[in-house]
Amino acid sequence: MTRTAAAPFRDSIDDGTDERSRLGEAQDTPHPPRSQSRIRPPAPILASLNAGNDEGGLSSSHEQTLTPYLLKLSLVAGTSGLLFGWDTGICAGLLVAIKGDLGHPLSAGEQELVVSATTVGAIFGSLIAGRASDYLGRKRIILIAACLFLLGSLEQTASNDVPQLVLGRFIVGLAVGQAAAVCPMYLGEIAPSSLRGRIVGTNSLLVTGGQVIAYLVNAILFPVAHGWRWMVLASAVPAVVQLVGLLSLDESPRWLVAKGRFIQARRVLKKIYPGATEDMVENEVDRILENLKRSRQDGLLSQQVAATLRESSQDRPTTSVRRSLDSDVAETPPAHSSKATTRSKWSQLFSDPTDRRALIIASGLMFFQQACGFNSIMYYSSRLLLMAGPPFDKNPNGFASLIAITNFIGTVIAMRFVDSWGRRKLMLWTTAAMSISLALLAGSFAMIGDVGGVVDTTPPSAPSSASNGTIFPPRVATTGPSSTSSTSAPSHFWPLLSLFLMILFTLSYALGAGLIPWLILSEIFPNPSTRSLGSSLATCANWSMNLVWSASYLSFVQLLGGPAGTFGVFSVVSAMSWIFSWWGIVELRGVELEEVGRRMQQQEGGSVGNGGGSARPTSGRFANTEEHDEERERFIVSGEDEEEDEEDEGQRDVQRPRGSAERTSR
Ligand SMILES: O[C@H]1[C@H](O)[C@@H](O)[C@H](O)[C@@H](O)[C@H]1O
Repeated sequence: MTRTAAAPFRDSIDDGTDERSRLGEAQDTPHPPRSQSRIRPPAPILASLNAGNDEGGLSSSHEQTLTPYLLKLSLVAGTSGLLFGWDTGICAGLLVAIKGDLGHPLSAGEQELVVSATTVGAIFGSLIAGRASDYLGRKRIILIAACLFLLGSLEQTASNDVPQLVLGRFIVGLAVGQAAAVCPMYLGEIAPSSLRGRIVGTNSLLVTGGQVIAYLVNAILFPVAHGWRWMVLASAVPAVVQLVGLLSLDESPRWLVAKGRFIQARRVLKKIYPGATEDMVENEVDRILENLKRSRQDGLLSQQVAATLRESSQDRPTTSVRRSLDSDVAETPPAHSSKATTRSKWSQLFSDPTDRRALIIASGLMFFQQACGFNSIMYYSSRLLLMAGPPFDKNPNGFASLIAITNFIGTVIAMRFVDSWGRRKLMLWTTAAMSISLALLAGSFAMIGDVGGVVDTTPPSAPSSASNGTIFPPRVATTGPSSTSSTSAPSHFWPLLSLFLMILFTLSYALGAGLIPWLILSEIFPNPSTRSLGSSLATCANWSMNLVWSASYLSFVQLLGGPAGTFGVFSVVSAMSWIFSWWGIVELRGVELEEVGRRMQQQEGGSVGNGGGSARPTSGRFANTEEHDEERERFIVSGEDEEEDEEDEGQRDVQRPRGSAERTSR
């Protein structure tokens, strides 16, 4: 019987064992030195392997540059990020531009409804996206999100009353939530590990770019009669562009492997790594499978992966492969498979220590990304500058757009450093800078004096009051130390310092907290089966916290008697975020997704050796190595490509991992 790379599925709960098993060596063979314990790639590749990352996969063993193909995938998928930024950024301008077009000027409550409809939609969208992307694939969810962006845009443009507008905003929110949960995950799954920061960062770059465009569109269209309809209609353009681009978007190879679509997976991997040999691509598929298989050994996940494979092969239940797979998943009752799968995932995510830790870190970072109050500054920057008074009273929107532009530029810089400095270092330095700049901002606003004691909820009427929601009266005189009399010309020093500090805060945020949580979300979940659910829940934490501030920021300002107090609170929250990041962030720069579990366990100081899920000692039906090998063979021979098995019938590689098969035989 041929032994097709059976060894990688051996239990490996101590350091290095899986490398040894990658060579197909017997478990009782003395452990070879680490440098010998892996497949020998060709010499040039070996050089880069030895020079760099020690994880041994295609990504780490292959010199990788950002090819036009990778750029295309990043841009097409990242257009969802652009739409996310555009649609959240447009809201501020929308509210002040609508005036009486929907029958009457919007009340404060209606404005809040319009703002929160998107956020509530995003919460639902992110929750749906996780599970749906496992079943339908990452690409289809991005496609559905693009359709929803388009639909939401048209619905808003055509709306004649508040409920219709709220419905349009809700539809857009569904799309934003789906895109936010799935795009970073998709980009993380296609990215070679050494480029992951930059590739996932493209999404954040386009989010912030979308916000800049939205601010510009707001400013340009504000004077135009019914310009708000053009504002929302304009976002249909990138949605249509993305729909066209999606025709050429390839699915995530990791998802394809999980579905048993090996032929397609190989094809995509070959495009991602154009210089890789056939064997290297085979080995990569092998590694992805190995990780899936390891998840499977953790018990509950086994049913999930098996159920996923069974579903993907139901269309063509013809071959011996199918029968083999069926017998493999007989333990999962068909009638309850879907529910059982969902339960399994939840249970896995919360009970497996590594998964649980990943969830806490990803959700915590997402929570703090919003809790630090950045979006309050982003959405209300015009208002805040108006409150600061001269020289901003003439054109607060112009100055406020500096915030969006700084956010964008900061993200560009962060993308440059995130793969070389690493996530942890960048996050810790920038979060400290956020906390300090916010504390100084609190002081600066306190010096400006009593500017925001009154929160006026009158609908805005002047172009200068563009923001989403309540307006504050502009400061015409100060009672702070910079002024001696309430009628004297107010000093420009403190307002200008406040703007400078707001920009400094924004830059610090964009260099770390704006980008890194999304990046960590894409890479930290070690088990492929729970990655999408974890991603969904963490994104939901982001939008939930976003909702809390967007619904209560103005009341909060009122409660604390002006913005100074709120910045003080944000400074403390940022300090807490620093502590959380220091505790939680595992440095995953250059680490392949298949090795994330092991890296997290290393960091915890626990037993090491499981690249995928937890490092539990294997027991029960998978304890026996021979059984592993057979399990793996069944898994491997199920590798039909549903869409292409006829066309590729002749060349189907039933003993899938060719390179591995050559290496080992029994
Ligand atoms: O990462 C993004 C980005 O920082 C945006 O500027 C912000 O508005 C979003 O809330 C955040 O998730």
